[in-house]
Amino acid sequence: MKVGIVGAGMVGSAAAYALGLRGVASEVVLVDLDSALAEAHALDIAHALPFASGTSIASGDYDRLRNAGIVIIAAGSAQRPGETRTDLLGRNAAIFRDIIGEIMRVCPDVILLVASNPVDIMTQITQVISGLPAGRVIGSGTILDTARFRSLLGAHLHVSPRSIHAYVLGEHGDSQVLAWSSARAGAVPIATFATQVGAPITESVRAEIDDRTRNAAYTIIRGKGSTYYGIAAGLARLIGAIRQDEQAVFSVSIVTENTEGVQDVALSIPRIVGREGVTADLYPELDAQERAALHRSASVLRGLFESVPL
Ligand SMILES: NC(=O)C1=CN([C@@H]2O[C@H](COP(=O)(O)OP(=O)(O)OC[C@H]3O[C@@H](n4cnc5c(N)ncnc54)[C@H](O)[C@@H]3O)[C@@H](O)[C@H]2O)C=CC1
Ligand SMILES: CC(=O)C(=O)O
Repeated sequence: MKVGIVGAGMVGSAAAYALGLRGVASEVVLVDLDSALAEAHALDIAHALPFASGTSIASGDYDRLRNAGIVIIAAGSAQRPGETRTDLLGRNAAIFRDIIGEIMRVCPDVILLVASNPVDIMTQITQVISGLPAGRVIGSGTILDTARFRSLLGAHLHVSPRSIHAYVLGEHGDSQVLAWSSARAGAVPIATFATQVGAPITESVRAEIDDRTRNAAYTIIRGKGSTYYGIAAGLARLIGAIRQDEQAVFSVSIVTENTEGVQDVALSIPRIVGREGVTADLYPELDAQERAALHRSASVLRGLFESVPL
């Protein structure tokens, strides 16, 4: 499958590299306003591919995206230290109309994977402008936050994060909701598992894991300017699931009819992903506090979406 990437900065180029290492695309095409940057990344990554897979990589204009099955959108501004994701909304919304128009011109049946922040609002904007069904416009949403949550739980419990089934819901941003009450390690509720392995989840452990999940991006941006390896690996994993029609579960963001009483808002809950994009939504069991927090998160996102002139 041919995969296009619009925006060949840190996220776009790292995603191309991850796709090449995993070998989940037959061809990757990078498109960027800065064509010299896209060309340089394509050349550099091309030199890694003989060590990894049969994927080929190129750069070019939008016409080079023709027949792509999936296009990642990672174009636009990233947070500077001290900025929130929602501070990017005005800047990134302004460039999306042109980008989406160009993509739809050459690949009208594509699946779009949106990574640019604030990713939930950018996903909803993309769905409206493209006119594609909601299940084919997928925001990376909280896949990264879910990975961070699992990684921290795994470290505390001394168990592989891959054996942890725990999700972050709602906004990929400050109002996200860590779904503690439905978290499991293996088939065992997380609190029971923690007691069994002698690593109880006390209030302070829980507060620390929440804080380090919610604020991970700020910590990384303070240290090195931007985050990209985590989301790149997540995007490559999602594309693998689409390509193989895995029907695998990811906490991705699509426009959702009703979330805790809030209508038509893009946010993350666990969803089934395969060849046609998102085909089903799953609703984890939540306690009253988590449901209220998800309602708040959905309301924040709905309010932000309504502030964008479309
Ligand atoms: N969803 C997630 O979990 C994550 C999302 N991000 C977001 O991804 C986005 C990209 O971040 P970085 O790659 O670090 O930024 P970057 O600044 O390195 O790259 C952005 C690229 O977009 C290009 N661009 C800007 N306007 C364009 C247009 N109209 N058409 C084509 N290309 C255009 C720029 O030339 C630049 O190369 C940001 O919005 C960032 O916040 C970053 C990390 C994780
Ligand atoms: C930048 C960003 O959205 C993240 O690393 O979560």
